[in-house]
Amino acid sequence: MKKDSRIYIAGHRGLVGSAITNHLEEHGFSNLIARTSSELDLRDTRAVAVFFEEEQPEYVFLAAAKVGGIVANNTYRADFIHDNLMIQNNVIHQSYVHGVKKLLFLGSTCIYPKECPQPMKEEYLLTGPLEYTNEPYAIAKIAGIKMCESYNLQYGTDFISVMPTNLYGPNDNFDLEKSHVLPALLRKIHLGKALEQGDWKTIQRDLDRLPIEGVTGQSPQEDQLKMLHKYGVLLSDHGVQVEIWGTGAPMREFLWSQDMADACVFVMQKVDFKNLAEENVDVRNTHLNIGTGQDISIKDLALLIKKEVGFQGEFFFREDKPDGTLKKLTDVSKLKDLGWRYNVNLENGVKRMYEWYKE
Ligand SMILES: NC(=O)C1=CN([C@@H]2O[C@H](COP(=O)(O)OP(=O)(O)OC[C@H]3O[C@@H](n4cnc5c(N)ncnc54)[C@H](OP(=O)(O)O)[C@@H]3O)[C@@H](O)[C@H]2O)C=CC1
Ligand SMILES: C[C@H]1O[C@H](OP(=O)(O)OP(=O)(O)OC[C@H]2O[C@@H](n3cnc4c(=O)[nH]c(N)nc43)[C@H](O)[C@@H]2O)[C@@H](O)[C@@H](O)C1=O
Repeated sequence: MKKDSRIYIAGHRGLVGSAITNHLEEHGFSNLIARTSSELDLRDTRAVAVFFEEEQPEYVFLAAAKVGGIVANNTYRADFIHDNLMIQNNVIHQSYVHGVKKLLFLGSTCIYPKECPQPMKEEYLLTGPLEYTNEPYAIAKIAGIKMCESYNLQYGTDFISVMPTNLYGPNDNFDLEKSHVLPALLRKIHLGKALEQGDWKTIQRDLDRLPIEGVTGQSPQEDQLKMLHKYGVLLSDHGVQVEIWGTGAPMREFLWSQDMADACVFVMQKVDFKNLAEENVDVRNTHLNIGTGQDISIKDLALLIKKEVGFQGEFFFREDKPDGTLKKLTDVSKLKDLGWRYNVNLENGVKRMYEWYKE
């Protein structure tokens, strides 16, 4: 990629897309192309074709998708498979039609089997049944990997798929029903601390970030307690309690979003399908895991966030909510062999994320 290459970041406002956009701008790439979903709905085949005709991007970061946590995946199953297949099919196909030099497709480590040997290597794809709660999303992502691979083999394109582990950082999704675990716990523990300090101003400011159903404004504190209760932040007679979904036993790996952006630009610049083939690299796996190679239990994650936020209260476990896959640690040796490793560890990342969140 040259500094004036025409680079399209699909999903530029999202957690990953915004981090990639910032990274490219900071490194002097001056010809970035972006559209919001209201300007260009990537599920609309005709509109995507017209966009590519007009903009003629040379490089594409496909970071637009329908994304959510375990409960969102399990609730909106049809939307997760439909929207993601439509978005991927349109962007990958039009990238081929319009001769895009290279496309980077973002999948997810949920593509691996529920009982996958750990750590999960790229070649373990399709070797066993998937975790049911996010199977529609995972099937869509696997289809995206196979689409890139098939276009590379039939049409000689250079479309690479990367499989990120769980990500977190600025511009994350903090909707407590639909988000992933880290932003959800950060927000709930932040609200728990404000509640134990009687800091209603902080609570109101925070709840304003999400539409507040049923809050009349007549008796704000009572309304706020109602809302907090709904979001799993409770005032009980032995202090404030914050809910953790599931048992707290599952292990998860977390990569800071700006590290993820660095990895995406690294792969886009350093790795291409053709040179992998020439180096006799096993090119059937046209995907690369991106992660830290370290994981933590959900319970220990909550304790780490509790310490950073300064919350004194307790946790309680909602075992009626799903645990999902118990462990999904990525094997990152392929990416390490190519010369990339992450920078920001979880403790540092949570600290930075909380500083960003509470400003
Ligand atoms: N977050 C995570 O933990 C992980 C994410 N990933 C993958 O990384 C990629 C980025 O995820 P993340 O940044 O977290 O997602 P976000 O939800 O933060 O951002 C998704 C982006 O996709 C755009 N988008 C969604 N639907 C459409 C549509 N129909 N038309 C156009 N744009 C659309 C949104 O645009 P707008 O803002 O304009 O509405 C938004 O900017 C995804 O492919 C995801 O599967 C993989 C593993 C983990
Ligand atoms: C990136 C990845 O993300 C998703 O998979 P997931 O990692 O299982 O999702 P999650 O982050 O929502 O949960 C991780 C664990 O955390 C527990 N948990 C506790 N308390 C809360 C909580 O308050 N919110 C949430 N969301 N989870 C909680 C929760 O019960 C589970 O055990 C899929 O999109 C998948 O397709 C995918 O790609």
